[in-house]
Amino acid sequence: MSTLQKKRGGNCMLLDKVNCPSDIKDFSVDQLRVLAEEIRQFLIENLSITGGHFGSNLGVIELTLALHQVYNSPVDKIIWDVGHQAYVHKILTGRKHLFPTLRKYKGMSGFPKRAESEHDMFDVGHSSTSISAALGYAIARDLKREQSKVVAVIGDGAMTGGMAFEALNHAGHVKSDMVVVLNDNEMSIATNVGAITNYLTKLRVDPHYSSFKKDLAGILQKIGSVGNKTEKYLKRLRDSLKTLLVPGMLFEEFGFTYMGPIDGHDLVMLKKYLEQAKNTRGPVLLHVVTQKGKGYAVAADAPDKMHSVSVGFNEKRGSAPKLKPAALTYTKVFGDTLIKLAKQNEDIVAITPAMSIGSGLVSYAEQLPDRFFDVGIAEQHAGTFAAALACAGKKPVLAIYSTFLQRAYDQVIHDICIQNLPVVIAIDRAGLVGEDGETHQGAFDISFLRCIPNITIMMPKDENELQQMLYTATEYKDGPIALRYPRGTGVGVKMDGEYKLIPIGRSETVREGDDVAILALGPMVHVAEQAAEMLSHDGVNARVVNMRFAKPLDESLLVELAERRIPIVTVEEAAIAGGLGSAILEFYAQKRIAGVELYPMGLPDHFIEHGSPQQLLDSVGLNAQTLADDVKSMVPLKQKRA
Ligand SMILES: Cc1ncc(C[n+]2csc(CCOP(=O)(O)OP(=O)(O)O)c2C)c(N)n1
Ligand SMILES: CC(=O)[C@@H](O)[C@H](O)COP(=O)(O)O
Ligand SMILES: [Mg+2]
Repeated sequence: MSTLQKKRGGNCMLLDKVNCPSDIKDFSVDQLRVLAEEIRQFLIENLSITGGHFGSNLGVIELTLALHQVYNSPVDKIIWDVGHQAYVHKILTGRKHLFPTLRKYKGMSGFPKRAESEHDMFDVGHSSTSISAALGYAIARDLKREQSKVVAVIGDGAMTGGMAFEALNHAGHVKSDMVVVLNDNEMSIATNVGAITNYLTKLRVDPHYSSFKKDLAGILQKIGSVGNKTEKYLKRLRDSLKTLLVPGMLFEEFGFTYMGPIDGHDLVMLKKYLEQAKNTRGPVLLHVVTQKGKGYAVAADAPDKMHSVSVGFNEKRGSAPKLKPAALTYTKVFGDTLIKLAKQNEDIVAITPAMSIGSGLVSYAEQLPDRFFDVGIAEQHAGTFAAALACAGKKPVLAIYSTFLQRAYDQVIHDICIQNLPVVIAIDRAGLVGEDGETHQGAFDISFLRCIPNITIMMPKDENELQQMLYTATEYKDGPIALRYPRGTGVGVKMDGEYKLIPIGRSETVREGDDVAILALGPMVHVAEQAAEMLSHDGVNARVVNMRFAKPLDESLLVELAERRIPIVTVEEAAIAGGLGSAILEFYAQKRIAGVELYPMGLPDHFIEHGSPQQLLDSVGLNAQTLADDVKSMVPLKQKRA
């Protein structure tokens, strides 16, 4: 029995009766309010067991209920931006029984997935796609002469992304019927930043805007209804008055009808305005104000910390129990090292596209605010901004998750690499991130960066090597340098007290052996060492090499291995296509070095779902046992040759 049921003396809950959107169609507002509280309790209880995105979901309960009452999903299309706030939508669309499996291996995704439900209209995980997706649906509907409605729900954080404005620009031009619900909770993951945010704040809090709006509505109406020869002039006057005084004018100028701001927890208002928006011709932007973490004091007071919660967070404690971590996280080592380096080198500037917390830059921002830039969810801008800082003699460190760097690909090529600028790209969450699943795995960065001229790519085997590589990167002046490191904790090694330069393109042999060479990148070095130990019990002497660099390669090592005919296994937590293994194969092919036995191990050619990182690594065979088995299967080949 749930806590809420217990509170109600075991009475049946409304939520028990809700299995699809039609189940709430006839609910009164009072019933919806009760249901909202039941859903709140459901989320708190379930997420304390599974973890997941928390504050945003608590904030959209009323909005989601109203959307599903007003719209007729799946005929009408409800499209979520980022999708981390779609849990309530999942509850209402037949998936509440799947919550114990949320973000678990083979369980329910934390994001909308078309394969999961007919109510999920667009797969998502990255920000600022919803308006483009909604417009695509709207135009397709028009072309097919269908009658459905389309609504995008986008947060104020996601609204800082350039793609959202590209889509507004297009939607306002083509004027297809669609509604954009702007869910403004004044938060991205951290506090939202930028001029758009300031503008939304003005719309929310400036009393002039609201009172002018009321007075003006009548005047503009009258002007609009005047006929004949003065009409043209008065219309112009009306438009300039509107420009000065009408709230949401920015969106109006984009060709949208602006409505709001309204209280996004008031079900009466929500239903009224959603109905109105739904029945208005052309694109409408409905500005809804919500509170992230609504109804759960700890999350409402610290929305940044409770954006997502870990397994074991608890209603009474409010957060997960603090277990003493086995080791420092790579992110923490990055952030702490960057502070030390920036204090020694005043050219260093840190940039984050809206991920200050996740990238470990909170303390840096507090200590060096003038040399810290949160640019909003704007990876493309972040890339070009970094390039220009480097042009002007600064040492930009662009801290970015592997998956979000995908957004800035052209900027990396066109603005950073062609100009060979000494930008440090600090790629966090490289490799499998786990529970966020396929949209967030850091699988592709080596493949998509390695083909770009001028760039250097390295990955440390542990947290100590990370600090040395970051030092090396900030000292490096010959061009762009990417430093990739994984999510989570390091291996718990002792940290050196002083910085040492890592020679560019040079590997490190961590275990000698001549039967086979395991060339590993990043923390896979430790997996390789474990495999080598297993192999030693079978009489196989495996050499283990910490490659350190995916580009440039340690060519002298590769030539030596080829000359001595030592079979090679490469192992990396990155897409096998285009990764380190591919690079080494290309090297041998280009140098016309034949006869090298090489078996590459990495992430296979499919998108990798959600689950714990270890489950996922096991599922793709990136563990010591599989590595040892694969290596063993190569040794007889060597013996045959001899
Ligand atoms: C392209 C991209 N960059 C960064 C992120 C990481 N991210 C996920 S949610 C989020 C904040 C979104 O804020 P908002 O849209 O206001 O939603 P809220 O969490 O406030 O409900 C960020 C930065 C992302 N998902 N996609
Ligand atoms: C939805 C989203 O993109 C972020 O909230 C992401 O889940 C954060 O991931 P980390 O927990 O790895 O910082
Ligand atoms: Mg927000």
